[in-house]
Formats: sequence, C-alpha cells, structure tokens
Amino acid sequence: MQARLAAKDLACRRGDRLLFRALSFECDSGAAVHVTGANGIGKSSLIRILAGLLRPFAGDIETVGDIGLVDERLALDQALPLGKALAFWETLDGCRDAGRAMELLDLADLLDVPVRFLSTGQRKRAALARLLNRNCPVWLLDEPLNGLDTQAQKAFEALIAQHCEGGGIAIVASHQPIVLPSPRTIALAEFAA
Ligand SMILES: Nc1ncnc2c1ncn2[C@@H]1O[C@H](COP(=O)(O)OP(=O)(O)OP(=O)(O)O)[C@@H](O)[C@H]1O
Repeated sequence: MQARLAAKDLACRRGDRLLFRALSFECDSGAAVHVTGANGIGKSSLIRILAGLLRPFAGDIETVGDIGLVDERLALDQALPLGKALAFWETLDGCRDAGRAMELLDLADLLDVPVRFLSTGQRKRAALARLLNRNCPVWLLDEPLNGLDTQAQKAFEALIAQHCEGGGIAIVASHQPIVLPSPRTIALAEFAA
C-alpha cells in the first residue's frame, strides 16, 4: 500500500481567528501521528483541512493514496438496518471482504438494527467498519475512540497498527491517550497563532 501525506506551512483561520500557523510535517507509508491539544485549539479543523474539506488559510498539502475520514458524522443511511446501510457502500467501495470488518468490530449482532437506533459506541464501530471496508491508504481519524468501551478501543488500536504495518498512514486527532505503532505527536499548541 503506497501512502504519503505532507503538509507545508499550514495555517488555519476560522471566523476572524487564526488558530494555528507554520505547521509542516511529512508522513510516509507506515506512519502514525497523534494530533493533540485542548478543546477548540483546531484538531478537527486540521483533520478537515487534510481531508480537503476545509481550505487552509495558507500552506500546501500533498497526498498520495485515497483518504478515509472518520469523524462524528456517520455516513450511513439512518433509516436502513446496519447490514443494508453498510452493504450499500460495500458495493460502491468495491469491498471484497465485508465480513472481516463486521467480525473485527463485533457488529454481527447489530446488522438488523436500524442505524438511527445504534448507541454512540455502536455508531462509532459502524463508522470504523466502513473505513476498513474502503481499504484506503490514508486514514484521518477525528476522536476515533469517543464512545468506544475499553475492549473496542484496544481492538481499534490493533487495527491502526495493522493498517500501518501494511503501509498505510493514520493521522489521529484525540484528546485521550491512544496507542499508535509509531508514537509521533503534533502538539497543536506549539503552532498556535
Ligand atoms: N465554521 C466556523 N466558524 C468560525 N469558527 C469556527 C467554525 N468552526 C469551528 N470554529 C472554531 O474554531 C475553533 C477550533 O475548532 P475545532 O473543532 O477545530 O477544535 P478542536 O481542537 O477539534 O476541539 P475539540 O477538542 O473540542 O473537538 C473553535 O474555537 C471553534 O469554535
């Protein structure tokens, strides 16, 4: 799996506030980075900039490989049972082994439950299943552990490690500790404007 994500001299402005500036980093295949900082410092904004959903105030981004984003928004049809909602995307994403994500994220018992009835942690596990099914090299994860119990947190940390071992990249914004395979941190406070 080929992957690269590089940012050069990034700055982010929201409203009339410059949140961070002069942020540069490079990640190649296998890299994992923990983006840290207090509430409101700009972690989600950075993830959205890297995903191409928010225009940076300054700077450039270079990406090699498709991006998979997981944030608090669940891109699954709320009205469908989980199994059908995931199956819709499995077809579009060309997923060849949907059973793997269901097993790894312990979703088998939830496939008949409408997405709108899922609990916070179940919704997060569903979002992570869709991420796995996409098989994309660059993972951008905004608070991926939120709502997960300890067992699910550990399972997901193991999945990030496997993803990086296979040549993927994971950029993880999280206010809570997370075990990553190559512990590297971007402390956003160091780039505060
Ligand atoms: N559309 C917007 N317009 C103006 N300001 C915004 C907008 N969206 C976010 N902000 C502000 O930008 C700042 C950074 O928000 P962001 O969500 O990136 O922070 P965060 O570090 O992810 O916070 P948290 O840890 O609480 O999730 C906050 O002060 C927020 O109020």
